[in-house]
Amino acid sequence: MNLQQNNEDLLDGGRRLPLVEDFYTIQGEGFHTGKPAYFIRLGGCDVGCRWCDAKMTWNPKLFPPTEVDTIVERACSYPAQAIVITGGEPSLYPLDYLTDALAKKGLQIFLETSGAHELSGHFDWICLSPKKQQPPVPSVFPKADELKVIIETPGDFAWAEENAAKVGERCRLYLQPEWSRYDGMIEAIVEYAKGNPQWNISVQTHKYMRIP
Ligand SMILES: C[S@@+](CC[C@H](N)C(=O)[O-])C[C@H]1O[C@@H](n2cnc3c(N)ncnc32)[C@H](O)[C@@H]1O
Ligand SMILES: Nc1nc2[nH]cc(C(=O)O)c2c(=O)[nH]1
Ligand code: SF4
Ligand SMILES: [Mg+2]
Repeated sequence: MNLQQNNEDLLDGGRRLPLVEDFYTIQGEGFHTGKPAYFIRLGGCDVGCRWCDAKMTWNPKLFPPTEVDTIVERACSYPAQAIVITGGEPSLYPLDYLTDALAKKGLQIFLETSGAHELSGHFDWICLSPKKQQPPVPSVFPKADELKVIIETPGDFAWAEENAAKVGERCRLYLQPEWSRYDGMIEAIVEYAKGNPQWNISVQTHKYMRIP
């Protein structure tokens, strides 16, 4: 049984989800940088980025299914107007129940995804961060509001362009330095954006602010 099938049986069609953590913070990356947002981080990822800063999320068995109604109720006890669903890889799960419940509360719903699996659910903003070892499924590209490509080596600029050619015309384009390679890569990233101004730069500002 694959990971996705296993999830659908265990999780009652998305009424329960494997929750790693939920917390109120400031969106640190990409288009919505600086916006207060409540984060819902789901466990489980089968993409396996070497430099992933959320490796503790990878094994979904460590995160028992949590009632989505409880998660939504907790989110509503904060003044947040925006919710970021992240992980782990949220596209592993049926997200309609969660996003319907959040939308009923009038909250804006943002998604962080590698696009490795077909998406379910309804989102006000989708940030697609494609990964070479498991590229996005084709159906995700036209849904992306924001393409955020992690730059670890000079070869990643070509990967960024490959993905930019697949997203819609209005999709915002971001280059984001891999955190541990920041010093080595930031100069090249700045020069690349200056020469190719369709690209903007995203840095992980929450790590400078020392907030989650
Ligand atoms: C932890 S991932 C979870 C969502 C989804 N699995 C994904 O990769 O988009 C959230 C965001 O952090 C980025 N990210 C993870 N580790 C990073 C690192 N070391 N440096 C820069 N960005 C990183 C990912 O590319 C993604 O955009
Ligand atoms: N503050 C903050 N902003 C973020 N933007 C995307 C994040 C993620 O892990 O998905 C993240 C995160 O972990 N913290
Ligand atoms: S896809 Fe996202 S959560 Fe999964 S390993 Fe890569 S950065 Fe980490
Ligand atoms: Mg993060």
